Amino acid sequence: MKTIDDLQVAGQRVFVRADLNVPLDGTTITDDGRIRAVAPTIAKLAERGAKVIVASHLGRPKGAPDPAFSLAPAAARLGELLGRDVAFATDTVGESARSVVAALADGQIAVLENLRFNAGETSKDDAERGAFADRLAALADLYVSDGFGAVHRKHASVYDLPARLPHAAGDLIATEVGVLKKLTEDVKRPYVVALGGAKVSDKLAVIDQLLEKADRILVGGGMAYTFLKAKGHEVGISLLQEDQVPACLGYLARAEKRGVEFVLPVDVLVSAEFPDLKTKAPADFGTVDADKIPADQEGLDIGPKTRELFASKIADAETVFWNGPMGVFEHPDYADGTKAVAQALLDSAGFTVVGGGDSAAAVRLLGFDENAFGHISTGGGASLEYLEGKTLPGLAALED
Ligand SMILES: Nc1ncnc2c1ncn2[C@@H]1O[C@H](COP(=O)(O)OP(=O)(O)O)[C@@H](O)[C@H]1O
Ligand SMILES: O=C(OP(=O)(O)O)[C@H](O)COP(=O)(O)O
Repeated sequence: MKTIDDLQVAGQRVFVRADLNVPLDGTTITDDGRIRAVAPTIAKLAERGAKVIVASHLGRPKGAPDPAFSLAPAAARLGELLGRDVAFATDTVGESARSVVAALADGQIAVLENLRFNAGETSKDDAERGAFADRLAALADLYVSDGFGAVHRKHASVYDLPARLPHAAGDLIATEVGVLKKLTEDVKRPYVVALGGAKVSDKLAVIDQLLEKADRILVGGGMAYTFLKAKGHEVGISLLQEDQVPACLGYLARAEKRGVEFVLPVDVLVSAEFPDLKTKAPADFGTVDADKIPADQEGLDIGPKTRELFASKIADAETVFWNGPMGVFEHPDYADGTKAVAQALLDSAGFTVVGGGDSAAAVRLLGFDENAFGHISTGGGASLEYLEGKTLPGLAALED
């Protein structure tokens, strides 16, 4: 894989595919970790005289403009972090993008509007994705991939665009891959993987391969309920991936056969209502055993017994990889599970990796020192798929 040091960038229009998918409260960025992670690459390219065009997705808009998912706040924050003007195009490949890019002088920076405002970005149809990649390619001379959090996506800006332009990996990708590579090649055991979060359908599938690699798998957060359902328990209105129930049963059976410890919550915090994340008004919740979730309630965090159980399973680990908050940590009443797992990582003497936009944000927002962890990865799904041993489309596209 080439790095940006292999590119002659002075005077060139350099397209940087970043992952600026940051958590927002309205237009306020609640954690800017992903912007800080890619800022050095952007600064380096600008210092070397490139005309830097930064592009990213934010959230999951439906292939059309949606102001709630605008990248304008991220562009403004990037400008603050770099201490310089950053232009913003109000579209991705249209009139605004063309004129903003045309106006860039050497060393200047522009951010394009959300890539996913265009259906071609995420299309499963090669021709539709390719047509969008052609329009992106017309804006630039060179391509730098530094959106590690999205390299597992076969999307136009991640997979198709590097085939159309001379390309290289940015510094963030180089660092991320360097750390994760060590985890696949020389993992110290016991190796514990803790999973949670809300992207249940995406991430359940990684368990298949992790069963071949990890010694213990702990599952909390929104991921847990499909397993609890598979064990025959009522999960009420909790997050559930019904079509994955048979697969989960298979994972549990294979774990037993292989001697992999598979640890599910034994108690959960439940409520009839999803909490108000804006006002953070006190929630009306109860604690129940994991096999006694009332039919009209949903599980929103792991309970106290599970916090202790998970911590005990992490305590003697030599390697821990954690992706996905254990509960709806954005509300203080449902943050204790995530706090307990973060603390357990800090208390273990092993090498600890936290991966994922929300997991990394949770660690910082809950007051932990991010430097106390072995590595904080900007990608959750991306790092999990890398650890699975999968070929990631956005990394494969950078090979020559
Ligand atoms: N039991 C739960 N029910 C609903 N959402 C949950 C639950 N537990 C965690 N979450 C949510 O999961 C989200 C993060 O999930 P995800 O995007 O998969 O993590 P990451 O970005 O770290 O990969 C958080 O917004 C959190 O509120
Ligand atoms: O937030 C992200 O991934 P993550 O939640 O797995 O860390 C990336 O920005 C990818 O976003 P996507 O899962 O909507 O493709």
